[in-house]
Amino acid sequence: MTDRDTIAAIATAPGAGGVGIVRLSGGHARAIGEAIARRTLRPRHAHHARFHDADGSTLDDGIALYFAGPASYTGEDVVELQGHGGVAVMQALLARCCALGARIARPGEFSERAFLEGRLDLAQAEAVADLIAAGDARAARAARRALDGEFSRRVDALAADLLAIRVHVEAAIDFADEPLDTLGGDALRKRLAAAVDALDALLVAARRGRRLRDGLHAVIVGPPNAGKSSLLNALAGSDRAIVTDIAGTTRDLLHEVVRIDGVELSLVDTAGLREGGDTIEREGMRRAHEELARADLAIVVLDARDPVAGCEAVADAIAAVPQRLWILNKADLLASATDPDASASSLPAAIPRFGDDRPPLLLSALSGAGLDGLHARLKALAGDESAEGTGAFTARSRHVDALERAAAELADAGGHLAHESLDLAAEALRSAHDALGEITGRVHADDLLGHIFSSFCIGK
Ligand SMILES: Nc1nc2c(ncn2[C@@H]2O[C@H](COP(=O)(O)OP(=O)(O)OP(=O)(O)O)[C@@H](O)[C@H]2O)c(=O)[nH]1
Ligand SMILES: [K+]
Ligand SMILES: [Mg+2]
Repeated sequence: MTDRDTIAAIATAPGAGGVGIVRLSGGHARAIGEAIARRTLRPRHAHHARFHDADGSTLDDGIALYFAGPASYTGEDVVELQGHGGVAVMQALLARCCALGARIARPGEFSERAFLEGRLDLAQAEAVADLIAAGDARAARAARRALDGEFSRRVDALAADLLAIRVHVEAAIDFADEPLDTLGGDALRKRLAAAVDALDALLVAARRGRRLRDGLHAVIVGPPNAGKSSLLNALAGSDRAIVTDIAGTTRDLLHEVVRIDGVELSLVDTAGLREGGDTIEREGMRRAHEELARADLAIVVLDARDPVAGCEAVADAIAAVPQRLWILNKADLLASATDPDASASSLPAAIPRFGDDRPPLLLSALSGAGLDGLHARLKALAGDESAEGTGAFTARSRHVDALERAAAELADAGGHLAHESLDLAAEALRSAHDALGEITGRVHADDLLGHIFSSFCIGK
């Protein structure tokens, strides 16, 4: 154990609750807990006790728990004082801990210590925060898997492969006079190819994990007045966005998180795309383009009475988005009595679709007709990649970035190896290896740690 100071925090959510917990970690945790409970605390025993103030008066009564390090969440001595979950009671208990020598913990400091003491790796510590923040049951299950080390194990396995490859390359450098083929060059290239495949698969899984953590990010786009804001309101079930018959009503981005049958989805309404517009509207369109660059899905809203014209306005903007969902809105205004719930596949196929886009959905944001079909489509899009039993885990942009860097370095290493430039190959392999180490924190910069843990909640 190190000589770090002892930290304390209210570990339960702020506000009134049946039970509230003050948690302590560090070398003095036990002494502080025993001074407050006025009794000896045995490890892993629930002690019913009065919690005392300095003058001997009772602050509260409840359960005191002591976990001796290193077998604790942080790896240090940990004490939990479980009292009544009132704001004043908890604050008084925390103040007493501080008077006895503890310091108030920074957000995430308990998890940071767990990482520094080797109880969790960095990806697992992040999974703790993701589990707490999970907005739906699937995200929570995926965070749980990351916390159990599912992601870290795959990263570590890949890092071990890279290490073996590096050792082979470094050894070959020592025999630089010999051609690589006499030094097991063929086996080396095969090994590298296998590592590239494993990394690609991990990258796909991590991108899926990021979607699980952050929810599917869908951006509503289309020409002005197509009914984008009306659709956002229909999906949100409230009048979030201003709707008028004036083209160019929406200028700023409008973010809304919606939940469809327990599946979370982040939606953004955007300014209608068209040529021209005033300064404000053009800024709105610029923001729409920027948002599309981060989108998993573009929900393209067109006026069912004239879809082709609207399509031209948006085609370029949506081409690079991974997935598109086409909507023909204002079905209620179509001359023929088309049944909105029927598939729109019978409509003129003038809509330029990309790749394997499904046929457009015909609906009315105003009347709500056809919305059920949209719900089902959205739920499938948000949910299919995270099907149960696939071992899906949560991941963050930080992880995806590191894996992308590792993949680029491995590709370079392959090129250098093909040219028998062993020094350059060794350098690229080392960079790839380091990038993987950043994910689990085996390689890290201190400011990275501060950045990661400061986004946690206090008491975790
Ligand atoms: N009849 C009918 N009118 C609709 C429907 N959806 C939207 N509208 C109307 O179309 C007009 C434009 O709707 P908005 O939701 O503001 O359209 P928008 O695409 O957000 O427009 P901008 O923000 O200006 O780009 C409003 O008058 C809406 O009431 C629909 O399904 N049927
Ligand atoms: K409008
Ligand atoms: Mg709008």
